[in-house]
Amino acid sequence: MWCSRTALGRLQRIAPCTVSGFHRAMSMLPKVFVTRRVPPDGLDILRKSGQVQFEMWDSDDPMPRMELLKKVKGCDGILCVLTEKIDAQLLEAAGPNLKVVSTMSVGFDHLSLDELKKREIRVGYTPDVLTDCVAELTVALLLATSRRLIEATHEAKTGGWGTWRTLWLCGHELANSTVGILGLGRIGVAIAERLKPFKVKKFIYTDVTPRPELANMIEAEYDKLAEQSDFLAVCCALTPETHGICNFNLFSKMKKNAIFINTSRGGVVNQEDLYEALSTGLIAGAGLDVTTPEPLPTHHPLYTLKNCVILPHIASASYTTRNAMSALAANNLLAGLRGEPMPKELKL
Ligand SMILES: O=C(O)C(=O)CO
Repeated sequence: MWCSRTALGRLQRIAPCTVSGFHRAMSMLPKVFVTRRVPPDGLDILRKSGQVQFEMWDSDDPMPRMELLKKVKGCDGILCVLTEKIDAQLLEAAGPNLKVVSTMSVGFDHLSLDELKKREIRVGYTPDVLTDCVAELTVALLLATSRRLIEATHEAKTGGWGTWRTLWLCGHELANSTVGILGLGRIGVAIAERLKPFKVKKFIYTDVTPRPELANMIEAEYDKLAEQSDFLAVCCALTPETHGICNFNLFSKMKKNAIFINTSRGGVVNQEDLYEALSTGLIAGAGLDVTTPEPLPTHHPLYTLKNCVILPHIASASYTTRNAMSALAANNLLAGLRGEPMPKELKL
């Protein structure tokens, strides 16, 4: 009943169109462009709404920027993912009809908020629905890094596994440790809740200001992270203020046994400084789900370090969560276009 493919083969044009009289009515509907193939739950919501006509870049890979700039022209709404830069150039290309940008992500560092605000374009994003999934992956990455799981499986597979040795592949345990959270929000709390049963002794955190309500949930103290943390998990958003804050200054104050974990954004870390800290033993290990750039080129020096575990930005990658994110992004978009409060709107 819908979906005609263009010559490019990657664009789906989607609008109900069985009855010819509908055609004209459909062309009156708000136009939406979806910048990437998104999970089915979100697509179903858009389709079934009957509220919009939409076209989608039907691929797992990003569309060429020039193509994107052409496609957004005249749109009322855009549903995007975190790799699309929504900046002045794109907003100019879209033109004055654009009312809503809905991103299928909790992070919004790819959006030029000033430019959106200036044009009174409303913004939806997808917090909460990914909290459990991201916290779960953060714990997995922390354990993989601290207990050296990637190194260990490599040794087992490649003949490095000799006799049982007393200090071979020893790592650092969570029991009796102090866990520091840099940027205490929903995700930081969810990570701490999951780590508590591992007998963590103390949770500490820093943020722009103390956040007693959240901190009370996990009995965390507002304290200096670098000096005290045995494990330091970065959970803050990437903003001009947090850009590069995990740098030599921080690493040089950390304990030699400390494990650094980042599942927020690569931009908060100065990667040259991290390399230095890891390769000279300033800290014991790092687990990164996010890097700059993404993908991190395969020749990057961080890959050469045994004490650095790098994942390809998969913290929210479960079927349930990605579908929930696409559904929330679709609902934000539709509510915004109706002029109603969005389920999750970013205050600009
Ligand atoms: O939603 C986000 O911002 C992500 O990074 C997805 O994991």
